[in-house]
Amino acid sequence: MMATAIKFDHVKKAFNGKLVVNDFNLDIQQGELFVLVGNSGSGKTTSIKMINRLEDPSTGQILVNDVPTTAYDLQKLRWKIGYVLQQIALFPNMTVAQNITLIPEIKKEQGDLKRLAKELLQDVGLNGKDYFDRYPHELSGGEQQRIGILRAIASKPPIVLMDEPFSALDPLSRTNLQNLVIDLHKELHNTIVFVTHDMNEALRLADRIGIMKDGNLLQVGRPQELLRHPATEYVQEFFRGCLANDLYQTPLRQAILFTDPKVYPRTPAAGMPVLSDDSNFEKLLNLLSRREEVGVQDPNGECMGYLDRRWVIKYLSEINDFS
Ligand SMILES: Nc1ncnc2c1ncn2[C@@H]1O[C@H](COP(=O)(O)OP(=O)(O)OP(=O)(O)O)[C@@H](O)[C@H]1O
Repeated sequence: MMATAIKFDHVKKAFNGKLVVNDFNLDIQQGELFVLVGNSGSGKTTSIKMINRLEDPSTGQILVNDVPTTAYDLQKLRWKIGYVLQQIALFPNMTVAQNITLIPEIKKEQGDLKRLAKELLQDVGLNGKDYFDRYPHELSGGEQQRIGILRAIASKPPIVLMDEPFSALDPLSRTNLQNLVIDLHKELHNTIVFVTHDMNEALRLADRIGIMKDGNLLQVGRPQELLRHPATEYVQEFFRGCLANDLYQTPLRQAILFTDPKVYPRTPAAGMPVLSDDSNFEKLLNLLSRREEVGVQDPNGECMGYLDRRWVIKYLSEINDFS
């Protein structure tokens, strides 16, 4: 069995008598990329701030590696936990390299920190030499965000909290940085708790998703489970909301699921030719994965290419013809 990295145990949080997190129970596994999704004010930020003790629960407790957060020395706890915010606050008077190596330096980590900074910069597609000595104001928003992520992971903390880190960026930078998070997660096998209000982002990134509303955790599951079996109207509504952004750039498997009127009867895609059972679903996925236009993919269909609604319609028609 996998070890639990973070456990919320009957956590409640009230501000001025108002409950903003209500009996939150959740186990996040080691190495998991867990995404908390929900509308503004649903309590996501407050929930993750309780992990690194920027807030403390009113009642209940949070355990990190089976130890209550309150039992840790605060600094030691925070060293275990990288933190990335929407508005990355890079230190304006420090160079890119100094920003990246700040935490390893404070922790007096051994090793060649300059080299570490160069390697990390290469990892995120920024040529180390060009960027090394620049100051934050000489970077674009997307580049600053990259450096913020590097700063959070430079000392390889086993847990990283990311609070809407990309919501201020343009769609292309956002997609690039989402890919970066996926790649870094694969490489480092760390535990990531990622907060977003964007369900598409959640579906792209998550091993598992938790959906919050008004301080309650409504449903937790793997993306496919949530898409297939939304527990409440609200969860279903949330998915519909992201369909409205069109299926362009929607992962293949998700795009196909969205076209199933049994699950999403009132989506804009309803009325399209549909796959009605799982064997057809797999068949379609295989078919699509061999098409160049779709630019796919992982053979088990988990990590997918992206396709336009037109292609979904076209291929769904085709497969229905021979299914
Ligand atoms: N320090 C605070 N004092 C009083 N109320 C607070 C405080 N922090 C958060 N709240 C309230 O708690 C509720 C949940 O806020 P929180 O920031 O956790 O939500 P969120 O889901 O992260 O929303 P957003 O996406 O807008 O950041 C909100 O109603 C907010 O006004």
